[in-house]
Amino acid sequence: MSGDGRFTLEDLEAIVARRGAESPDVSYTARLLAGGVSRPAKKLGEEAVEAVIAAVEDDRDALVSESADVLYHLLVVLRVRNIALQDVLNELERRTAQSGLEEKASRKA
Ligand SMILES: N=c1c2ncn([C@@H]3O[C@H](COP(=O)(O)OP(=O)(O)OP(=O)(O)O)[C@@H](O)[C@H]3O)c2ncn1[C@@H]1O[C@H](COP(=O)(O)O)[C@@H](O)[C@H]1O
Repeated sequence: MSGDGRFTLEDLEAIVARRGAESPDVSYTARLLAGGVSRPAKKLGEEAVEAVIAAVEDDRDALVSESADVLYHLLVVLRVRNIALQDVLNELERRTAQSGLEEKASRKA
């Protein structure tokens, strides 16, 4: 938990690491991690599509639920590829130095 008691993505990252070390018989996370990147990556794609559909259909409950699925499966994929959530946050922080439109323009140059 964060200092103010709220559940964070860092908490979920720690759960994924902990449960991933369990037997695939008792943990969905361990089952996902056991087979390499293909299965969790496929699930991530499926959940992302379901989130997109929920957004387009303006289904709030579904969008909250599918977003949770996306974030969980993304953390599993990052775990398989040995990438810490902090690495992603560092990249997001680096991007705060310029606007998205500026970055887009710099890529075209
Ligand atoms: N946040 C999640 C989480 N979100 C989604 N899921 C699972 O992701 C799957 C979503 O896939 P679908 O909706 O397509 O359901 P499905 O058809 O059963 O999935 P598949 O059989 O195709 O994989 C479901 O089985 C969900 O239970 C999650 N499984 C685990 N967690 C977290 O991980 C913790 C540890 O879980 P275990 O590893 O199972 O102990 C849990 O306490 C949670 O905190």
